[in-house]
Order: sequence, then structure tokens, then C-alpha cells
Amino acid sequence: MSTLAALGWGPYFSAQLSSEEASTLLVGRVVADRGRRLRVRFEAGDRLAIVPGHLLGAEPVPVAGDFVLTTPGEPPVIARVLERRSALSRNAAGRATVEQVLAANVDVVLVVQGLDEGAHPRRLERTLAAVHASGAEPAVVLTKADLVPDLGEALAEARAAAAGAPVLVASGVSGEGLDALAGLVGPGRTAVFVGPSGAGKSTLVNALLGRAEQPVGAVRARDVRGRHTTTARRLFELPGAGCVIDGPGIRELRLWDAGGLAAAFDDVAALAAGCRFRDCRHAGEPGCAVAGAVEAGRLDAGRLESLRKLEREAALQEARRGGAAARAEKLRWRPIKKAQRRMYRDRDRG
Ligand SMILES: Nc1nc2c(ncn2[C@@H]2O[C@H](COP(=O)(O)OP(=O)(O)OP(=O)(O)O)[C@@H](O)[C@H]2O)c(=O)[nH]1
Ligand SMILES: [Zn+2]
Repeated sequence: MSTLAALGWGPYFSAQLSSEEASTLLVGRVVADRGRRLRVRFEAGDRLAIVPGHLLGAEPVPVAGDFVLTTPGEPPVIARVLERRSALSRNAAGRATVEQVLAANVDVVLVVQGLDEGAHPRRLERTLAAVHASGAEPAVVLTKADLVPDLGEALAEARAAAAGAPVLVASGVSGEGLDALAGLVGPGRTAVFVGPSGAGKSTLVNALLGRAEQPVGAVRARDVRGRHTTTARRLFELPGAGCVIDGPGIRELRLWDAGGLAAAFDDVAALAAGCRFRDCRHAGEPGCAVAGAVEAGRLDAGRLESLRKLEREAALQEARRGGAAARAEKLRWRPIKKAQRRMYRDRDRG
């Protein structure tokens, strides 16, 4: 059985409850999300809760990590999703203008990279930019350390890509780095694992849990089908630490906006302060401190190119979203225009 405190409940959330809600509704945290049925953990245990029709199209759609209020009956019905402290989101797969929240109320995002594949600094940069935009702290976890005899180069590459975010070395097989990892999660905090398939995320979760990962509590027969959906994300409570969210839906984060770029590339921003022109684009202008740093070997040219690419991507996303917002606005005005036309017509007739 869990306490709400172990699940990450605190004053930020309790302050959102009216006294009526506090006396009539139950508080729980979504530990697995799959469509209309949510597995919610209450102090008394896990139950499957229903998302009522009127909340289906509404924002926010409850996801793993959300704190929810439900009716006390069976099945519990979601009454309200509490305001999030943070949300990890990405562009919904294949759609340029739809934001998809992957996990809610996350404190730290653990960006996992298997050392058998090297550090992949460009991929780390892209993911870290998305993490910075989420409001959660980033950390890089280089795992499968048992497979590589010499970490030096990968570690240096990852540190350069991480721009000050902590870089941990770990192994789900040898157990190296697990204590430091649990320390990053910490009691009352929530971490989410992000990384490509096969990076070793689930192995780390199992090692942290000290057991093979399993859904807690009985699963009803009619729910079995849902367990095989590829978008199910699950929240686990670590013994003595906080919570971690793992799932196949969170592999690559596509950039949603430019909000995280400055933080993810704060070293470039610091260099740019030394450029002769304030609006220097670091594209061949005289007195460019960024180009100077690349020439002197203090800044990796690949890293600068990576920033450029991400800036272009973010600008494109934002432009597309501008188009989507304009379309939505048009639809919003349509009924009003119709009513106006009717009004004028009636007036002209009268
Ligand atoms: N030697 C070694 N192998 C590992 C380690 N971690 C994971 N592996 C292996 O790498 C493969 C992938 O590990 P998973 O933990 O399933 O990777 P994942 O990131 O959860 O993958 P998805 O669930 O597909 O996103 C498995 O064959 C693991 O046994 C490690 O620390 N050391
Ligand atoms: Zn410059």
C-alpha cells in the first residue's frame, strides 16, 4: 500500500482542492494510461478508473503521473485532473501541430543512452532541448557501462552535449551507478526514463526496483487487451526513493518549441555574449566569438550545427502551429458570424 506522500503528493496539489472536493472525492495518481481506462493508485490500492465522456475531448487528457480526483464508487470516475507542476510533451507522432503529453508532474527526466552505441551527442542535445522546455530537470544516464572498458571519450562527449546537466554512468547488469540514480530521483520526486529502444531503460527500472517489472495489483480479465498497447506508460514506486515512469511510448522526443534551446545550449549563449555584433548569427560575421571558439577547438562544430538545426526545426513548428491556431480561430468565429448575418438580415427586413 502507498501513501500519497510516497506518490509525490504535496502542498502544490492539496492547495487545489476545495473543502467540498476534499470531503467527497478520492485523490489518486495515474500509474498507467491507456485510453479511457486509467489505472489509478489510491492510498487503499490500485483501481481502474473511467474517464467520463465530457472529459475525453477536454484538456488536459489525464496521463501517467497526473493526480486526479475521482468519485468514491466502483468503478471510480475521474472528476477532475489537478493542475500539473510540469509536463513532458512532444509532437504527436507524424503530426506537426498536436502536442502530446507523455508524462505529468515529472521532476527529473533521465535521458538514457546505451554505451554499446557510444554517447550519441547529437541525439542527446535534441532530447535535452525538449526536456529543458518541459519544466523538469534533465540528467543523462550512460548505461551498459559493463560493456565498455574505456569510458573516457563517451563521457567527455556526453558532458559537452549535456551543458551542465548531470551525467551518470550506470549499468543495469553490474549495478554500478544505481545508488546515484536513486539519489537523483529522491523521495517524493518523480523521474521519467527517455531514450531509444534497447538503450536499457527497462533494465534500469528493474534493477532499481530489485524485481522484474510487473503491474501492481490484480488485472481484470476485460482489461487484458489493453496491456499490449504500445502507448501504455507506467509509474513505479522505488523502495526508499521516489517514482519512475517507464514505457515504450517515450523513446524520442521531437522538439515542440524553441523554449528549451537557450538552456540546452547555454555555453553557446555565453560565448555569443562576446560577439562584436549583438545580433550576430555566427555565420561568418567579423568578430564572432562563437566562430572563434570553434576555431580554437573550444566548441564542437557539430554542436553549433546541432543548435542551428534545432532552431530551424523549432521555427518551422511554431510557424505551422500559427497556421493551426488561425484555423481554430476561424472555426471559433463561424457561429458568431452566422448569428451576425442573421441579425442584419432580420434588421434589414424589419
Ligand atoms: N550488458 C548489459 N546489457 C544491458 C544493460 N541494460 C540493458 N541491457 C540489454 O539491452 C537490451 C535492451 O534492454 P532494455 O532494458 O529492454 O531496453 P529499453 O530501453 O527498455 O528498450 P525498450 O523497452 O524497447 O524501449 C536487453 O537485451 C538488455 O539485456 C546493461 O547495463 N548491461
Ligand atoms: Zn557570433
